Amino acid sequence: MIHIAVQKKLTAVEGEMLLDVDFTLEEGKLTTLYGESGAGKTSIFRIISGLLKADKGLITIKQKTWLDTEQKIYLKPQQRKVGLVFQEYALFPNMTVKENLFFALEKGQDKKIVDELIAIIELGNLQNRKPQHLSGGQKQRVALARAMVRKPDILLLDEPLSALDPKMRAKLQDYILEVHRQFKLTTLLISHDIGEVVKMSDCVMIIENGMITKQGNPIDIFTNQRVSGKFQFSGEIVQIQKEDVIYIVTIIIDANFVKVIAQEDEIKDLNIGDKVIVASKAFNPILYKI
Ligand SMILES: Nc1ncnc2c1ncn2[C@@H]1O[C@H](COP(=O)(O)OP(=O)(O)OP(=O)(O)O)[C@@H](O)[C@H]1O
Repeated sequence: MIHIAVQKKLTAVEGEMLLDVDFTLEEGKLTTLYGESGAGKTSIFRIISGLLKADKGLITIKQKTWLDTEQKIYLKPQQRKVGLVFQEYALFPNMTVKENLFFALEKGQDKKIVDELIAIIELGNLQNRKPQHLSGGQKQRVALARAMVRKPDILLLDEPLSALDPKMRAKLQDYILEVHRQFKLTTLLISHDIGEVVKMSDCVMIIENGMITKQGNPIDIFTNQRVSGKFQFSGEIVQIQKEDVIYIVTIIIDANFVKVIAQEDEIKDLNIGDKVIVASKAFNPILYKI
């Protein structure tokens, strides 16, 4: 069991904000932190990895105490078995893929993990290339492999896929899930994409202004109570167009665009970039094999 209970005063745009979270993570599960920009998600990651000091708190990971401000226990970042992947790739540019992975090994650690990871994450053909000769998705696969080299007690993924196109993103999601399952990892993911959250997570925690306001199964959390559609998808509004007296709202769902007709009162709270659920309860959807 992983228990994280931390408090930290942060300076948000509107003034001081207290980050105050207390949650447990079940080992072997993938949990997502979902919330608006500035809600405190990255700060939680930085506190867990020891890059930011909490004002007060307790972090216990697999019976080990990483932080206990009352007992004055504070493990240094390098003493914490944490794997971190950020949106930006942060690979060493002068090293090949394999050298980047070797560099992440602990002193005296068995090197065979590097070959295992190269096989699982299918980096065999790329292992002798330097990062400048890799695509964004390939770099992110290397970053994922590198985060895994020390077999972390917790894997922290901070929007690792948000710079990638939808197709590449879907592929990388599969790699992450594969690694997460094969290594029986406890993974904490930050994502702004409801589709990604639903596909990837066992549990989602909604964070608002430094506090966790909801947590549970992603489908339950994101299913709007007012909707009881026979089918529903989550997407993001990319366009709202007025046509005579109605509006055409264009929503992107994964890589597909869906146009929905809406009345003026329905769109008054909707803006481009909003995450929405597209649902229907009027008819039974038909499946075509493709
Ligand atoms: N070391 C710090 N000291 C004080 N305030 C900080 C510190 N680091 C970040 N903040 C502030 O805390 C707030 C939360 O930042 P954080 O990066 O955790 O948000 P986030 O939810 O990850 O946002 P995003 O989705 O944009 O990455 C921001 O307003 C930020 O300016």
